[in-house]
Amino acid sequence: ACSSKYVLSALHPMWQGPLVAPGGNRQSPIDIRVRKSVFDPHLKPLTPDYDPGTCSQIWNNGYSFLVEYDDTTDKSILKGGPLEDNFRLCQFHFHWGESNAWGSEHTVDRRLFPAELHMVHWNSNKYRRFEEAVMEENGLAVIGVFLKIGKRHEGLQKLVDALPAVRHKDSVVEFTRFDPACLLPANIDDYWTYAGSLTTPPLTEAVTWIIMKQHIEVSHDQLAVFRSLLFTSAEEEVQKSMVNNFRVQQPLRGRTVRSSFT
Ligand SMILES: CC#CCNS(=O)(=O)c1cc(S(N)(=O)=O)ccc1C(=O)O
Ligand SMILES: [Zn+2]
Repeated sequence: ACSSKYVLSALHPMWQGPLVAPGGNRQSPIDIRVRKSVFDPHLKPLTPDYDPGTCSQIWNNGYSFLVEYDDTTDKSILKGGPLEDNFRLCQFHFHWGESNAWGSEHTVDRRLFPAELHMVHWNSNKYRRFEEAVMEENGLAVIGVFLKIGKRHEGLQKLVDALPAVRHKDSVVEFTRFDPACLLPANIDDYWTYAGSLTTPPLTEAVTWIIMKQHIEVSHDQLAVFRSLLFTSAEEEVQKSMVNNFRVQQPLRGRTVRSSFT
């Protein structure tokens, strides 16, 4: 798994503040200005190929909950799109607000969504393990999918039902046979892509971001369960609801956002 070894203490909600990597000129998240994005006809369709058998656990790391995948083989991989290499799925997680009015990290022409899914992959052609890739320029590829409030997401419910077991920071529960492909929108051919960074410490500028144009829908009640999670561990006297775990938007610094569609 990719991040289970990190107790990123800097992940306290304070990191939403002015934390910018020193000299960072490709930081994430950003606002995607649709009319400023450049259609790139050479962008290929994205070809994710995930094996639900590699799903291993859910972990509350004190800032989100991570669904972690065994990334010791190339069983769950992402290829195509803007990617030249093979990228291995290591985890997915979400960012959300305390209200449905905000919660996403990226925005589209300043439009906020109630939540955003991130599927984190690392370059297994160039690096031997996640820890190496996370420090390298083309080390990671993260798929971003916006969530909107609407009909209940049947595939998500299995995950929602497991969340009470990881209510507190540092809690882990076994979680198997979850197919992350069920969280992708019907159309994955239309996306924006740009060079960015992790949105949590260490904020390394290692990420090729692939943001889906089409959102997925989840019910109000499903998202309410995300908000029942806690930033704090069981021992702490004051419990803090896990909400608003998104980073503030970062300057584009002259970067181009490419689109796979016109
Ligand atoms: C060293 C190191 C590291 C980062 N790990 S991560 O890439 O899984 C990750 C990525 C992101 S994001 N929002 O940049 O995709 C958020 C959170 C995490 C995490 O560990 O919890
Ligand atoms: Zn994220």
